[in-house]
Amino acid sequence: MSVNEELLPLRNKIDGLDSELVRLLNERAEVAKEIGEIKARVGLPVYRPEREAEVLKKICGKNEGPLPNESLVAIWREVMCACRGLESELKVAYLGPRGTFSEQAMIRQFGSGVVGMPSGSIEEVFRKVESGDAAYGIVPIENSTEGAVNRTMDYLLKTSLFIVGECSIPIQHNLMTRSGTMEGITRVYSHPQSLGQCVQWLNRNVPSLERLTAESNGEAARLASENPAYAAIAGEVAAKIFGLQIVATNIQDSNTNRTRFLILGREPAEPSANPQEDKTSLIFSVPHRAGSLYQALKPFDDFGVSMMRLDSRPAKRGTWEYFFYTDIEGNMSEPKIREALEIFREGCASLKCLGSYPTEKNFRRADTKGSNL
Ligand SMILES: C=C(O[C@@H]1C=C(C(=O)O)C=C[C@H]1O)C(=O)O
Repeated sequence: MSVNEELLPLRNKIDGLDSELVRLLNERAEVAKEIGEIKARVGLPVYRPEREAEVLKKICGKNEGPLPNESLVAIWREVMCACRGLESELKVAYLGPRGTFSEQAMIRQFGSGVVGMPSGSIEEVFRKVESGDAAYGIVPIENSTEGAVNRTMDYLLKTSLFIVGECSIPIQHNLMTRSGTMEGITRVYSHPQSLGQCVQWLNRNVPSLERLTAESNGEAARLASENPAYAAIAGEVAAKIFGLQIVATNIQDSNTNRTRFLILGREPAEPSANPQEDKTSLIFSVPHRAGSLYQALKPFDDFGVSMMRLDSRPAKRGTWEYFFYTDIEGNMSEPKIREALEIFREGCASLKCLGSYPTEKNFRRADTKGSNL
C-alpha cells in the first residue's frame, strides 16, 4: 500500500470529524445568540468573565488527551470570542500602540476577534473604560522580576472601575534595531518595567548605551523604527509590526519572567462557579499607630482566609503613610469572606474593594500536563 493510500482513509475521517465540529460549533453559536438576546433584553453585559472561567475549567476537567489543556483553552477562548461576537463587538482598551505585551495579553484573554483600542498610557486605559468608550480595559499590575506597576497601582486607588478578571503571560524581551546590528546605536528605549527586567543584561552587554523610557515597549519599538541610532527593548510582535530586526533575544534577567494583567470593567463580575477560588482585591490604610497593620490583618488569620499578595504605595501626603494593596482568596459573596471583611473593615482607616473575580487558578489546577497557561 502506498503512503497516499494509507493516508486517504484517515484524511477522510478528519474531513468527517471537521463537518461534525462545524455543525456543533454553529449549534453552540445559536445557543450563545439566544443567551445574547436575553442579556440584551434585561441589559446584562455580553462578556461574562466568571462564566468563561467556568467553561474553561469544565473543558479542562473533561479532557482526556492527547491534546494538552493549554491547547484546548486557547481554542475555546477563540470559540467563546466568536460566539460573543454574534452578540455584539467587544471594545477593549490596552496600553498601545500595537505590539505591546498588553495587546498580547488582551488577545489571549478575549480572543483574536476582540476590538482592541490602543491607548497611549495606562491612565488613558482607565479613562476610556470610565467614559464608556471601551467596554473593558487591560492593564499590567505586576511583573515577577520587577514587582508592582506603580502607575496602575495609583490609578486603582482613584478609579470607579472594578477588577473583573486577571491573566498572566510569559514575557520575553528582545533588543531590536532597524539594521539588525548595534553599529551607530547610541540609545535604547523601553518601558521602565522592561528596562528593569533587563538591567543585568544591559550592564553586561551594552553598558554605554543611554537608557531612555517610553510609555510602552510598543512605543519604544515605534521610536526605534523612526531613528537608525535608536534601539528598543520589546517583544517579538513589536519587531514585526514596526519592521525592526532582532539583535539579541531573551535578554530578560529571569527566564521565568511573567507579567500579570488586570481586566477592568464598569460593573463588578458575578461570583464564578468556584467562588472559594476567586480572588478579592482590596486597598486599605490603617491608623498611624504601632501594631495597627498587624491588628487589621488578624481577621484573615482568624477566618482562615489566605492572603495572596500584600503591597504598598505611599499616600503621597509626605507623612510616611501608606495605602496597602492586598489580594485575598475567595469571593466576597462567600459568608466566610464577608464576615472576615466586616471585622477587617473596623481595623482600617479606609477600605476600598476593587472587586472579586475569577483567577486563572480556576482552570489551571485542572491541568494535569503542566502547561504554561
Ligand atoms: C454565551 C454567553 O456569552 C459570552 C460567551 C460565552 C461562551 O461562548 O461560552 C460565555 C460567556 C460570555 O462571555 C454567556 O453569557 O453564557
